[in-house]
Amino acid sequence: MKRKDYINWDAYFMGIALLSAERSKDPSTSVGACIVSMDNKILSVGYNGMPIGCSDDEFPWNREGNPLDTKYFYVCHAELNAILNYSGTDMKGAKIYTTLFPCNECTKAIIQKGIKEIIYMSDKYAETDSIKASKRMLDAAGISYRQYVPVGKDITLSL
Ligand SMILES: O=c1ccn([C@H]2C[C@H](O)[C@@H](COP(=O)(O)O)O2)c(=O)[nH]1
Ligand SMILES: [Zn+2]
Repeated sequence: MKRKDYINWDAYFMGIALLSAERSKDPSTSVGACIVSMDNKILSVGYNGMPIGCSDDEFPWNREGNPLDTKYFYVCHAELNAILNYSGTDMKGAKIYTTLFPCNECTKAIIQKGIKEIIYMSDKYAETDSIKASKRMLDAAGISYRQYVPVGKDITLSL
């Protein structure tokens, strides 16, 4: 008889997004994303990090101060990295699992690539203009978004 406590697709892909976030060097918000085809095949993953050639030991991780000395001008967002990491040609109709609701810039890229559904975990910046703009664009473009519903299963990885 088959195992009964296997995880569902949402838990599987959000789990991969969460594991990807563990690669992030951001000390305050690590983000992971996983892009999945219509038939539940993983197309790409990403996390927030400095662009290639921009050392994450040398570029700043600060949130405040002179804007040029904060991370915001430099860090490449998880969702954008997942899109850029994809080596295939077509992600039309795909879903993206992300640990943080995508900002307006990631949302533009998500829309332009033909992704049709966003499954997010945290929406901690819901009150910001960036996220309000994201939702406005997503609603206009007919892209659905829903918050991930935890299945209540703790998985410990001994790595
Ligand atoms: O769509 C998004 C929005 C943000 N991020 C990343 C960018 C930063 O590294 C953090 C946010 O840092 P805070 O200290 O919470 O402002 O999240 C992302 O990957 N995707
Ligand atoms: Zn973003």
